[in-house]
Amino acid sequence: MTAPKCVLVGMMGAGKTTVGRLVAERLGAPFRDVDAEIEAAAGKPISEIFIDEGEEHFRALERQAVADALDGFDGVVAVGGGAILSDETRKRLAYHRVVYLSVELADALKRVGLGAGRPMLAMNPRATLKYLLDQRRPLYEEVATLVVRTDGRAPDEVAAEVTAALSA
Ligand SMILES: Nc1ncnc2c1ncn2[C@@H]1O[C@H](COP(=O)(O)OP(=O)(O)O)[C@@H](O)[C@H]1O
Ligand SMILES: O=C(O)C1=C[C@@H](OP(=O)(O)O)[C@@H](O)[C@H](O)C1
Ligand SMILES: [Mg+2]
Repeated sequence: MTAPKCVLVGMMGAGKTTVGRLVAERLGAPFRDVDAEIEAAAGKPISEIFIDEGEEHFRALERQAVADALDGFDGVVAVGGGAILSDETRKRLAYHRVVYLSVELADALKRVGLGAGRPMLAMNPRATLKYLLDQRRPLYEEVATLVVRTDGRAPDEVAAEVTAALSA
């Protein structure tokens, strides 16, 4: 059965989109970013989906988009930071190789700045990111088959570690 080489999970700013693309390049495999697919299907950015239809609607689109991305695809998949909030998605991920890119508050904040394009951080990015990190950390750990720390490390270095672990 065809399955993704790996699925990247972790907080906003962990580098899932950036590192996922690099891992795919290193493996010579295709890459899918679930957020990009949701935006392409909706014909608008995620921030507009939040404004027009709300977070709950976005989460429903995300559940379906993750299921679609995992089905019959043999490349690298990056999901959005909140995808693991869904019980259904966590159950689905239990059948896959899941890499948790961990990041602590300081580096995540440096990377996302004021949260442009990330509606979850539209107000008070520092407090929100801290709250979400505390809330989600156990869920990332629950679905992970591998944890790779990203604090103070360049994307290429993180991608090299992920690729080496996948090939081991
Ligand atoms: N390891 C890293 N070190 C420094 N900056 C990074 C790192 N990984 C990603 N970035 C930068 O942080 C921002 C968010 O990265 P992104 O890949 O979109 O994260 P995610 O998809 O996990 O939210 C981007 O500007 C990216 O270039
Ligand atoms: O953590 C979240 O709830 C979200 C993370 C975003 O993806 P990234 O983690 O790739 O930034 C995106 O799916 C949306 O803005 C919501
Ligand atoms: Mg991303």
